[in-house]
Amino acid sequence: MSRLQLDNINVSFGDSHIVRNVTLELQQGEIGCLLGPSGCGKTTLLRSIAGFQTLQQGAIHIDDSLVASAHLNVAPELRGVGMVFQDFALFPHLNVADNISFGMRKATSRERKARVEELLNRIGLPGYQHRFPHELSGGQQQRIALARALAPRPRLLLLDEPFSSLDAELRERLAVEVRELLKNEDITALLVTHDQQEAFAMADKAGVMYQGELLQWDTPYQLYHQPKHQLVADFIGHGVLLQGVVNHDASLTSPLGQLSHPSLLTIEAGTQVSFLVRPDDIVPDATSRLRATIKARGFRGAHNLYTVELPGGIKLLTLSPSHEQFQVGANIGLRPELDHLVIFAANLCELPGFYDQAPTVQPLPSVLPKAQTA
Ligand SMILES: Nc1ncnc2c1ncn2[C@@H]1O[C@H](COP(=O)(O)OP(=O)(O)OP(=O)(O)O)[C@@H](O)[C@H]1O
Repeated sequence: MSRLQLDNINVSFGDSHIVRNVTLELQQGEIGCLLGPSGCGKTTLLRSIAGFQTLQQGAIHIDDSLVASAHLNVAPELRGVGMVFQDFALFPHLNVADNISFGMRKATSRERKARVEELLNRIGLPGYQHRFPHELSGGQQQRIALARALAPRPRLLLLDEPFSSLDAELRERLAVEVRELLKNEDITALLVTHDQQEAFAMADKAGVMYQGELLQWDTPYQLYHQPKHQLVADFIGHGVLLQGVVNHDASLTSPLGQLSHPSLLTIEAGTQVSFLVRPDDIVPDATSRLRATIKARGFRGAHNLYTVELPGGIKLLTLSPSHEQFQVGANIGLRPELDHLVIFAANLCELPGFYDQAPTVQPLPSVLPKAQTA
């Protein structure tokens, strides 16, 4: 239970620079999630926090103690860090109680018994003390593995894709349960996952790594709505980046029409930009002059996620309540409803996003459907 602080850390294997200048912070009791494509350095970062990987540069503090730098590498067992891995193998020959209390080396048998009982209650498996791992389901085994990591009350818990061997439904449920458990125990935790839904369900802070760099470290809400980098916008959610050109009059000419926002005056006219459009930024509207053809439909329970194509061949995604059905091939009206304008320079560089007020949208004559323009 404590604060985690990484300052500008760098990890290399020979000539390969795997983790580059990563800085992040977790306050006491916060849960952080690292997302990113395979091979971007997430596990290496976690291993360096645990003490299994030395740093070439930078510093790691847990609470106020320096545990790693280019000149220091405090042994893993002295860092007070618990870990849960994807292959969370429980000891098959030990029962649940002995598995959970395995790391409580200094505790008396009475303390172990009480802690095992407390944790089994917390993870919803009271009375399971004498079961053996082979008598448990995958989800139950994963809960026990988590209880085992929590039993010695680590200062910090690291979880590396802990749910990836479980099916999607169980994963989602466990993510919520585990968040509750970590919050009840007031544990600071850092989780690596491939699954954005899992990250959003669990995290107070989340970040996207790409080729060893942490592109953004923020709340899940900000990562989704206010990405600071095109790659984050691309990686998180079902965003589409549309191209536009900035005009003199604080507007942007785009495939959705003319987008106006006062802050566009700060960008030179003629600048080519990309701007982010999420599925919930585009609403089906029969009366709209912006027309599109439905190309695909994905059922998402309460919603359908439609892939739609604008007259110029540009594809977008739009969400619609699942009781409102459109057939593939249908021509529908779309109304842009952007809450803010997230824009990037066309060469991948960041530009300031304009989050303070929604842009207004004026459909262009060119987006009028043929039937109406004729
Ligand atoms: N001990 C090592 N020696 C040399 N290279 C390594 C070592 N460990 C990892 N790497 C390399 O570092 C890079 C990052 O690996 P890492 O496991 O940190 O990625 P990851 O983001 O966790 O990937 P995944 O999501 O697939 O688990 C990979 O290219 C990997 O091959």
